[in-house]
Amino acid sequence: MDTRSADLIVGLPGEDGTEPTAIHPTAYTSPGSDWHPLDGNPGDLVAGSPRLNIAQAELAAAALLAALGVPADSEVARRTPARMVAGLAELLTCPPWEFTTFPNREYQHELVLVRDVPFTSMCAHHLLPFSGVAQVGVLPGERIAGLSKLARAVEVFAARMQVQEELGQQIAAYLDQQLQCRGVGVVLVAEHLCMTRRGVRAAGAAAITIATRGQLRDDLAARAEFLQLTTAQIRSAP
Ligand SMILES: Nc1nc2c(ncn2[C@@H]2O[C@H](COP(=O)(O)OP(=O)(O)OP(=O)(O)O)[C@@H](O)[C@H]2O)c(=O)[nH]1
Ligand SMILES: [Zn+2]
Repeated sequence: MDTRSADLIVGLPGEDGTEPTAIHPTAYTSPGSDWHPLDGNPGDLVAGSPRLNIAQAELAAAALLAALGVPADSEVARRTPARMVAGLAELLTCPPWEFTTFPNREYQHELVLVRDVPFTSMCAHHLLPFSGVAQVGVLPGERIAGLSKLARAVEVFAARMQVQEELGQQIAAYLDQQLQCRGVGVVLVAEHLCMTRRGVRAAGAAAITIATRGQLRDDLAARAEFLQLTTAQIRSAP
C-alpha cells in the first residue's frame, strides 16, 4: 500500500476477524495535504460548533452584499445573509456515519466499482461549487466495504473547500487506510463553475482527475481495466 500513509494506518482487521477500529471520516486528515481551510474536519461545521459562528457569518454576509452594492431592504433580500450562511454551512457539512466492513468470505479478488456517485464540493479558489460524478473502485483484501460507504467517502470529503485533485486524493487515501485493500481508484469528472460560468467561461468543459493506490496504481493490467471501466463514457472533445 501507499507508503506515504504508513504512519496513519488505522482500522486493521483484528487477527481473530473482529471489526477494524474505524476512524470517523470527519476526524480524518489525509496524508500529503498541508492546507485545508477546515483543518481536515468538515464535521466541525455543524450548528453549535465553536468554529461556526452563525451570527458573525451573517453579519459578514450582509457586509459583503452591502459592499457589492446589493440593496438589502427588499422583502426578498432581507433574509439573504442568513440563507447565504445556511447554504454554505450545508455545503461544507456532512452528517456523521461509520465505515462498515464485512469479511471477504468468498474472497472477491476482482474489482468492486461504484459508478456515477454524484457530488458537489466547493472550489477553494473562488468559493464556487464544482460538481460532477465520482467513480470509486476497490480491489478488496481481507474485508469488503459496505457499497454505500464508497459513496459516503465521496460525500464527506466533498464537504470541504479544496481543489479537485485534493478531493480525489483524500478519498483514495481514506479508503486505502480504512480497508487495507489491494488497490483503490477514484476518478472524478466535474464542472467547475469558476471556469464554466465566469473567467474563461468555458461552458461544457469538464475536469477529470485520477487518484490511485496499490495495484490500481502499480499493476498496469489492473489499472487499465479500472480506467477502461471508469472513463469509457467520458465524451471526447468535439
Ligand atoms: N488545478 C485546479 N485548478 C483549479 C481548480 N478549481 C479552480 N482552479 C483554477 O485555479 C486557478 C486560480 O487562478 P487565478 O489566476 O489565481 O484565478 P483567476 O484570476 O480567477 O483566474 P481565471 O479563472 O483564469 O479568471 C484558475 O485557473 C482556476 O481555473 C481545481 O480543482 N484544480
Ligand atoms: Zn474556482
